[in-house]
Amino acid sequence: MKTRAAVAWKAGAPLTVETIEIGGPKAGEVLVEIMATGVCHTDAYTLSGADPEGLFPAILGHEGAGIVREVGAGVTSLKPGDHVIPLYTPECRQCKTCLSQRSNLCTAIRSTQGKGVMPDGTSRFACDGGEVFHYMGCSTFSNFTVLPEIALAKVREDAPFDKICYIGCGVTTGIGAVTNTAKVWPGANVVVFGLGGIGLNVIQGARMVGADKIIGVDLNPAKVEMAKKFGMTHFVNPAEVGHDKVVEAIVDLTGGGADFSFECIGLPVTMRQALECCHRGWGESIIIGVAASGQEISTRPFQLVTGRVWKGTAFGGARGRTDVPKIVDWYMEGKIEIDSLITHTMPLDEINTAFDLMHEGKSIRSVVTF
Ligand SMILES: NC(=O)c1ccc[n+]([C@@H]2O[C@H](COP(=O)([O-])OP(=O)(O)OC[C@H]3O[C@@H](n4cnc5c(N)ncnc54)[C@H](O)[C@@H]3O)[C@@H](O)[C@H]2O)c1
Ligand SMILES: [Zn+2]
Ligand SMILES: [Zn+2]
Repeated sequence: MKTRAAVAWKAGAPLTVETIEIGGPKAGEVLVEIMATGVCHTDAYTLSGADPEGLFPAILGHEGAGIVREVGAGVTSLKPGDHVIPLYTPECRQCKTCLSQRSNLCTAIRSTQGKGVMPDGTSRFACDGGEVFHYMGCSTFSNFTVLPEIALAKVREDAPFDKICYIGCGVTTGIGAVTNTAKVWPGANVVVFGLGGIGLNVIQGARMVGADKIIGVDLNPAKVEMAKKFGMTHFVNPAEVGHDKVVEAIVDLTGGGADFSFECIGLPVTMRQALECCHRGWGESIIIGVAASGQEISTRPFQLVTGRVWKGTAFGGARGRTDVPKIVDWYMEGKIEIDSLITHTMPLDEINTAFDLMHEGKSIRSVVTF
């Protein structure tokens, strides 16, 4: 069948909306009609050409929500009409990692996903007779897409697609880092470096679990108002206190150091500050930000010897099929907020505007609706 999709033909060029050819779902696969998709930094990173694993031409997008339209042979957990969120981190419940219950980094389809193809080694997309790659196993910038059954979370049907698509990456990454990776306890002091879309979700996750002080760190004072609305109690601007005094300022504010810190920027220098502002003996720092390819982090080993812990998290440590439906429930029950984070909504034809707004720092999240 044919569908409309925004195609990334080459690095650095705008996407173009094309009518493409999409193959039906093979065994274990599901055809999904995407109703809405967010545009995330990772899409922009790959499109820029800086991602060493980026493949072209490809259909980008990994933050979607939609409806199952057809299932392939052997699919048992989903049926046409089910509402779903695609998962770039699948959950097979059978691989060593899934069975360990210690990590969400399911390995079932990792190698083919990284090569831009389905688990059988082929793509379902073609345009002008040539093969087009899948992206992060999702390709939500297409009105119809094909995913493995294990890469779809079934969610409740009363949840609005143009809001819950954000749970497919940003919301879960931020909130999951708090609830799954750090397991922040009530009364903890939390520091959040970077008050963008990810940092704001860390903040509301920290508020949800009952954190005491929630300290935000950002160079842009325009971020303060929104961060306070989401639960930030204190703000540190490195440009005001001095970049070499950030750690000291936080140690003072927390009476000795943070119980938890979250780096949501992607810079080695702030990753180091985030570790070193943690409380001696137990403070844990969680890296969420993705640093540019080839960069390295450093600190004095004494920081770890004296009990600080350095960790990282992908997709908020969430096991997608199990945890994503719960986060949709939290949204529908009013425990977390999404609506005000979606600052722009546009049709597929205007998808390049979403990238412009992101680069200009004018959006928190843009959502494309089909
Ligand atoms: N680990 C994961 O699973 C995962 C998933 C999604 C995104 N990410 C990463 O999370 C990071 C944040 O994403 P986002 O969408 O929130 O980005 P964003 O650009 O919206 O926010 C970044 C914020 O950091 C601030 N900032 C920049 N440099 C700073 C500095 N030196 N000191 C203090 N503040 C500074 C900016 O003003 C901005 O408010 C990115 O690196 C992204 O790639 C990780
Ligand atoms: Zn993302
Ligand atoms: Zn698995």
